[in-house]
Amino acid sequence: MTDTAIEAAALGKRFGGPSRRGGWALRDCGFRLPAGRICAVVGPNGAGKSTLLAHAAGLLEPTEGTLTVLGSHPSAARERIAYVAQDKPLYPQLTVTETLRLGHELNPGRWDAALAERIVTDGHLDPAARIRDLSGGQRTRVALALVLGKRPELLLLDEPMADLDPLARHQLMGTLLAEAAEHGTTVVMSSHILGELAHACDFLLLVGDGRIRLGGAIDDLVAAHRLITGRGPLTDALAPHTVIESRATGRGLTALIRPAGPIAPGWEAAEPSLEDILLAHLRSPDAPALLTPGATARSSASDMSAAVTA
Ligand SMILES: Nc1ncnc2c1ncn2[C@@H]1O[C@H](COP(=O)(O)OP(=O)(O)OP(=O)(O)O)[C@@H](O)[C@H]1O
Repeated sequence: MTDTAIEAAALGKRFGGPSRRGGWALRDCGFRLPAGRICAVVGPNGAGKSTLLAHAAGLLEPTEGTLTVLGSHPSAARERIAYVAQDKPLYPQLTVTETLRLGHELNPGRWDAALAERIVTDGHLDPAARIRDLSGGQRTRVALALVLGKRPELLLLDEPMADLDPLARHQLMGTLLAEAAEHGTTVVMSSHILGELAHACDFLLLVGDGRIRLGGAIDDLVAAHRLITGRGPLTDALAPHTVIESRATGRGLTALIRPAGPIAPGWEAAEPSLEDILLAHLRSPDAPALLTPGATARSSASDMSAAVTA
């Protein structure tokens, strides 16, 4: 069993057709996601989050570089991976019961029928209802029942909670996290709901313009930043540090920095929240990337392609 859920080296994906990045949806992405983490994939619209998840699910092949999942090429790990795409494709003509039966048939030996049925029952879904007659949020519940019932080692969820009402979101997130904790499942979920991620996730990948801008355990990323506030001369306060964003506020100036030495006297330094860090990076797309040592790929693209083809 590998201690790495996903590892990418120099990963690039180019789609045909005109685009603002010369057709590159992802470019030069390198990172490592340790197994057992709950990882948030965050970034602006069009950043490359879905493309990254689809590579991990084995649905897209890289144009350059490599990506391994649970130590193998994603296609070799398919039985151990479950993936819910953003549009949550299901068979519209099947009923809820028939959909779960299909899940059972497709996953012999690992299907957790009790769990899948509980997720559907908790949403008060009529087992005889056809998928096409369900609401978007109800379909999401069935899709989550299917992937959790599979008991995957790696669960890839592309904006899983977007169309759920707040109560359903809270309840399903609770079920998801409890199952992941019990079975050591690695979960990767993209989301735009920053507040939700801070509670649920312990690892972060921030994708921007097709590149990994931040990667690491959330505790390590928080520890690498400081929110400083003060009124003194700007140059003294900010000089040695990497400044992600600085803004004038009622109290003088507030800046999110990556400290490179002591903070200047007279300036207050506080621990930023995950939301502070994400918003500052989203507002400052040119800030330098940061990958913590735990999130740095251990292998080069050539090592990984040799391992995958061996
Ligand atoms: N099948 C495709 N063919 C052509 N271009 C694509 C395709 N899929 C994605 N792209 C392009 O790749 C880039 C990244 O798209 P992707 O869907 O991965 O972004 P995202 O971060 O998931 O966005 P969102 O938050 O809006 O879901 C975009 O510029 C998009 O237009």
